[in-house]
Amino acid sequence: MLSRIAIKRCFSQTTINPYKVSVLGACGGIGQPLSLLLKLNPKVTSLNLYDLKNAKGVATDLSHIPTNSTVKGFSADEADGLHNALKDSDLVVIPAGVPRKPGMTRDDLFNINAGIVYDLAKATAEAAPNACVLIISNPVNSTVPIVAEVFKKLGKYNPKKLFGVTTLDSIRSARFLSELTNTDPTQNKRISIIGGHSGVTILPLLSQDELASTKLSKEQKDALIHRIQFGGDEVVKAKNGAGSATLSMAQAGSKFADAVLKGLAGEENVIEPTFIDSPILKDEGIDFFAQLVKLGPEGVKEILPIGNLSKEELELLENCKDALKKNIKKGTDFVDNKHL
Ligand SMILES: NC(=O)C1=CN([C@@H]2O[C@H](COP(=O)(O)OP(=O)(O)OC[C@H]3O[C@@H](n4cnc5c(N)ncnc54)[C@H](O)[C@@H]3O)[C@@H](O)[C@H]2O)C=CC1
Ligand SMILES: O=C([O-])CC(=O)C(=O)O
Repeated sequence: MLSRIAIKRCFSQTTINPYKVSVLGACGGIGQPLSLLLKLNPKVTSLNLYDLKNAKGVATDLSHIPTNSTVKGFSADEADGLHNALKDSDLVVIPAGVPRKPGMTRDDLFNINAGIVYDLAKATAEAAPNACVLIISNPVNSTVPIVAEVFKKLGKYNPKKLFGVTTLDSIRSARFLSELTNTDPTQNKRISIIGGHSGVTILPLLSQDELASTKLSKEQKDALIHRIQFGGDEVVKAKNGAGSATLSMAQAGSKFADAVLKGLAGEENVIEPTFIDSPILKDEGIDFFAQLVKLGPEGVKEILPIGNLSKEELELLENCKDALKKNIKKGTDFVDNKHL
């Protein structure tokens, strides 16, 4: 006969962990497919969708999918909609904001998206201060510092629980490398990418990848680095005014959210790249940096070393520092100039 405790232990090992996830900006190009993928994730048992409008419609649609989660929609026009969406969330994903059009840089989105992210960060710090917060809205190099500053001002900042989502750069690297080497993209390791999430601040470390470093010519390596750095522009150009990456981003966001939930659930060796509060270049005034982290029950469990860089990669790192520093400062200054 099994004791009650043994039965409970067996039960909890075989069942899913109940996590409550909120998506802010859930009805947009990224928000909808991302919410679909989260609805399919067995770790998510409660899914709250928030947007300026139409969140109830999208939520009702998703709620008919027979997976083990309830879906609720909350809109800006209902009293306390945002706070009710966020309340008690374990994980908050933020893809709210405008996307690029051809000819724009991510930094050109700052004027609109900074204010959107600021408001959502304030509400998150108030209603879900212990949640892991995943920032997708661009420019990530500035929006993550905005969220950090808001949380700091409200006395709720936990650097282990704030993540800029840079997963799309790393999934692109696996796909682009497979095209060059005629290999299976599902089997390739993703290339380690450090720095930030725009143009030259995206720094793929090809020298650390066996396939890339041994099979590619110098020209191919340079072309691959450029393609990873400007992969977003490829999509913006092809969509020709109708936005930027949404479906690949939804897959990337879902993958990263799943990794964070795995970490919260105590799974071992969950490693992903992300833009986080990192000590690595703090003495040079760069408070946030993208690199691999190990995820755990408290969010970031360990920030992993970036490893050895080739001479060319060290030069690229030098070149990206200025832009990264400016992007980060722009975000922190934005909040410093506001009265919370
Ligand atoms: N981190 C990354 O790798 C990537 C980031 N992005 C960024 O993600 C953001 C969203 O892109 P899309 O989904 O294509 O844009 P979209 O315009 O299709 O959707 C944005 C959604 O945000 C909502 N929204 C705007 N203000 C809001 C507020 N105050 N509260 C709640 N919701 C609000 C809109 O109503 C809309 O439904 C953009 O800033 C884009 O640059 C896009 C691709 C990759
Ligand atoms: O390029 C953009 O504006 C959207 C983005 O961040 C990406 O696709 O990497």
